[in-house]
Amino acid sequence: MAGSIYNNLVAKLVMTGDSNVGKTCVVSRYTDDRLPTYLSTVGIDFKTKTVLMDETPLKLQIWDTAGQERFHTLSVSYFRGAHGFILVYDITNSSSFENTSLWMKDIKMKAGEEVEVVLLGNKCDREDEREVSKERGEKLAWEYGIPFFETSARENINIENAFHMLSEAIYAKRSSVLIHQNVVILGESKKSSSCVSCW
Ligand SMILES: Nc1nc2c(ncn2[C@@H]2O[C@H](COP(=O)(O)OP(=O)(O)OP(=O)(O)O)[C@@H](O)[C@H]2O)c(=O)[nH]1
Repeated sequence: MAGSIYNNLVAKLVMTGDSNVGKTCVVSRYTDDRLPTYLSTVGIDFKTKTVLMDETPLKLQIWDTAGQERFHTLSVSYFRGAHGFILVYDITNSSSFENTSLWMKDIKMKAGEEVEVVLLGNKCDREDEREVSKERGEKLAWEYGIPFFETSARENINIENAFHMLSEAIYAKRSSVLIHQNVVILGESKKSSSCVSCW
C-alpha cells in the first residue's frame, strides 16, 4: 500500500531569474542532456523527470518561467504551491546577480518563507567575461541560508548536483509528513490519492 502512495509523489520545481541567464538551457541539460533547439521562453513551459529518493520514485515537474519583464506577472503566478526553486543568475551579467534579491522577494511572498531554494551562478564556462566573483555568489547564498553552485549548462557542470540537492531537501522535508499521512490513511479508508494532493 505504501508503495502505491509513494509512486505518486510529485514535486513542483520552478526555474526563476532574469531573462537570458540560461534557465531553459539548465532544464534541458538536466532533463534531456542537451541544449534546447529554441530559446527565449514565451510565457511558461514545463518538463518532467523522475528521480529515485531512497528507492522511491519522485516525479519532478520543472516549470521554466520566462525572465522577461513583460511576462513577470504570469511567471510569478506559477510560484504558488511550488516545493522548490532554482534561482539563476549569469556570472557574466552583474545586474542579473543584483536582481536575485527581487526574485527572492517574489519567491518568499508567493511560496512562503520555508520553501527550498538553490542559487545558481550559470555560464561559469565564460570565465573571461566574468562580472560576478564566485565569492559574491557564495556570500549571498550564505546570507539566504541556501545552497549555491556555479554551473554551466553548456559544459554540463554542476547541473545534476544542483537538482539533486534540491530534490533531496524537498524529499527530506516532505517524507516525514507523507509517512505520517500514510499511517492515517491506512488506518482510514486507503484513499491514497488524498495523500498526493497534500503535497
Ligand atoms: N556560455 C554559455 N551560454 C549559455 C549557458 N546557458 C545558457 N547559455 C546561453 O544563454 C542564452 C540564454 O539562454 P536561455 O536558456 O534561453 O535563458 P533563459 O534564462 O531561459 O531566458 P528567458 O527564457 O528569456 O527567461 C542562450 O544564448 C544560451 O545558449 C551556459 O552555461 N554557458
